Amino acid sequence: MDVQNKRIRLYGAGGHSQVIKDVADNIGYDIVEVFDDHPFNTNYWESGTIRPGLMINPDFPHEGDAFIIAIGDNRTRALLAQKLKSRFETIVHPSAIVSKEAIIGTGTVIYAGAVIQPNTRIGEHVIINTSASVDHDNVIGNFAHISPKAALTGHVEVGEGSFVGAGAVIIPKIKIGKWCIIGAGTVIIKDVPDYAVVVGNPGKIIKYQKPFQK
Ligand SMILES: CC(=O)SCCNC(=O)CCNC(=O)[C@H](O)C(C)(C)COP(=O)(O)OP(=O)(O)OC[C@H]1O[C@@H](n2cnc3c(N)ncnc32)[C@H](O)[C@@H]1OP(=O)(O)O
Repeated sequence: MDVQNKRIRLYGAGGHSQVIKDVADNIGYDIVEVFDDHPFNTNYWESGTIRPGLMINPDFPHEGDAFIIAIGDNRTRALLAQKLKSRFETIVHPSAIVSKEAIIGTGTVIYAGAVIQPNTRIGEHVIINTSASVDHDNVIGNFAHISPKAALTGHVEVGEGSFVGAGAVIIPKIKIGKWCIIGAGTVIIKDVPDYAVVVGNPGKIIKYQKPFQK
């Protein structure tokens, strides 16, 4: 009997979609369709293969194979997750190490070399990027993005939609609020309020983001 690859669709045809394609190729998934709201403006897929997204297509096919929202921007991913009346898939690169005691939400992607330790809960439509380390007892909110080589130690919480930059370090038991930005290489040693943008070692707030409008 032929074993069929699992079929998924991507929403988003930019650079982030290439990394998702790579994970999909590695775990035997076929990307059967790629949608984008700027279908003619892509460097990453053959011209003519991108289908129009739901913002520009009233007949957008919500039903069908499960989607992954392949868009790096957390706010855009969150808005699309509200609008897409579709099923979502979760994908994990085979080189990632994910504890059996961790919970991973739907729509989330875990890239090469990432490590997720026990009793950690990762929300929906989260990006755990290349070689990020998310240690035990973490809680990562929906639509967050943990960038390459970020190190989240034990009992860290990251709120909905927050972005943790490349190589940032978060010491144990820290709570990062929602829709925050933690700069690349930042070292967080105290709790971060909602919407704060924090950089440096030790991390200092330099400004605040606008609240997220649903
Ligand atoms: C595979 C992938 O690509 S995944 C994506 C990974 N991407 C990242 O990790 C990017 C992380 N982004 C950053 O670190 C950005 O610098 C941000 C978001 C924190 C700030 O960006 P902006 O809002 O444009 O701030 P801006 O560049 O104007 O800097 C403001 C001030 O903060 C300082 N600053 C900015 N980023 C950092 C940082 N990471 N560490 C220390 N200081 C910083 C700047 O030097 C500047 O200081 P000054 O006012 O004294 O001159």
